[in-house]
Amino acid sequence: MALQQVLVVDDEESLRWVLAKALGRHGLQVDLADCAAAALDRLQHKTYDLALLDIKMPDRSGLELLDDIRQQWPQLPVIIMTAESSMKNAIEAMKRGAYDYITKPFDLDMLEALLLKAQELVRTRHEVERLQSAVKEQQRSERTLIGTSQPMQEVYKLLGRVAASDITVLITGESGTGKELVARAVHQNSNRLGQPFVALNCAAIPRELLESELFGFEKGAFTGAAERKIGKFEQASGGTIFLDEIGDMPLELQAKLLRVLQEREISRMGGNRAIPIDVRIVAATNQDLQQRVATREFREDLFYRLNVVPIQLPPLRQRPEDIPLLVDFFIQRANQEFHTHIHGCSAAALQGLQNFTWPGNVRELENTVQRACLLSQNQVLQLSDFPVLRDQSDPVEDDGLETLIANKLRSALLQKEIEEINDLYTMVLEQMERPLLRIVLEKTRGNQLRAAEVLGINRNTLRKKIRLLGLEAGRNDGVTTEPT
Ligand SMILES: Nc1ncnc2c1ncn2[C@@H]1O[C@H](COP(=O)(O)OP(=O)(O)OP(=O)(O)O)[C@@H](O)[C@H]1O
Repeated sequence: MALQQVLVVDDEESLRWVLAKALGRHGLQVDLADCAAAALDRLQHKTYDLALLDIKMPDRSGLELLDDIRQQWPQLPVIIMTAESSMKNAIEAMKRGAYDYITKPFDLDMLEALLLKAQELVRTRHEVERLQSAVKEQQRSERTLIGTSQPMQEVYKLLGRVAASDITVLITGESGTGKELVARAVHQNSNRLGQPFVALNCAAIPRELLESELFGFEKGAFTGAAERKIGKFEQASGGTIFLDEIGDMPLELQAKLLRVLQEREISRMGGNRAIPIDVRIVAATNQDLQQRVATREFREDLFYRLNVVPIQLPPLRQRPEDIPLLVDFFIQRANQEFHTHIHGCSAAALQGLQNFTWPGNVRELENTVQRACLLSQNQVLQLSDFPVLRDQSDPVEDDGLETLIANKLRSALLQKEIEEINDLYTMVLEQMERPLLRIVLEKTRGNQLRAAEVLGINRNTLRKKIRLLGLEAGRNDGVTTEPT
């Protein structure tokens, strides 16, 4: 980014005119102020790359104004213009943090040389900022996506196809499935890498603050707006903005976001200027947005604008084959972060982890493994190091039957909305009873006497149940009943 916006502050009209002309010839945009108060007003409403200040002004001295600028806009380079006779002022200005000074009357060559220097400074500063954010981004990006299962490979393929373009992406998936990681991967594989990646969780910020977080505000936009604030969209300039939990965005703001997507410009709250933005939008949600559209909680037009390319992240329970890799990765990371010395995970523990349904998905697995690494007395993690698995299998002797049933039940129920479920207790018992009787009858080759013994129920009760559940012989379910 180059030097573009310059503020000239001088009470002498002829000098302002000369400077405006000279700077304008260098392609710079120049705003003029004739006193310190007017200068402060301009500074509050616009971002400048350079300010030229006269020292003698009617309301306050340029040195006082310089102090204010250093405090409020410490990044803004200031060049002081002072009469040749007053070197003392020039020294004082440099002490107070002016970038340079120029003595009046000055010729335009001198001014030009100074501008070139300032140009260089602004370029270097922008470069430093860009590199700093690239380094931070790189550090965060070490959080790579792990997983080689088929569903994850589909995700990678899609990611590869869309990353390079500026297409808007909507990432969906349950909480903890890695939506933010995927959003970062979209950014890192785009030509916006090295530019900012700015994330905002729409559900974590109170509704009344969300608008100002996104769009920023001008000083005085509302009570308490003591300073101008730059919003996330402007912070993400040139890069990517990640809007997490987009389904929680209030309807009024959805309308504003739609306008941003259409017009590619924003305006700060309390401001009347449209600011063009060059930002890629990646959104994510763990809600069913189409359902929210149906109930009019989410705008349909915004949904279609965001959903240009949907990426659906599979829950962890649908890709248990990724669990060994993830566990290994989280163990290595824990060893690095906490200086633990865990060598791996026992086969039984790994099996337990793969059987579990992980309602909190990869995040829950990550926390579970991390905790096990920190607390375990073993070098190889055992089933007992994972209380979440133990809790499920404790009541039944170690055959894991209850774990198995609980896991199946959990995954079946997690896929349903709670409103869809009625009479759960009876339903679950009935659904378990039929396969249970069928299996026992199969194993006893249809011998009801033996089956009743195995089940620990009365033979007549079993017979009644067989009838009620339609398990009689001839129903083509492999069950035969002995003649009575
Ligand atoms: N495939 C993966 N490989 C490695 N780590 C992962 C993977 N998926 C998720 N994680 C880790 O799990 C945690 C949660 O991931 P992330 O925040 O991206 O999930 P999310 O879907 O955005 O969650 P939420 O909806 O709750 O915001 C992070 O610490 C992340 O590093």
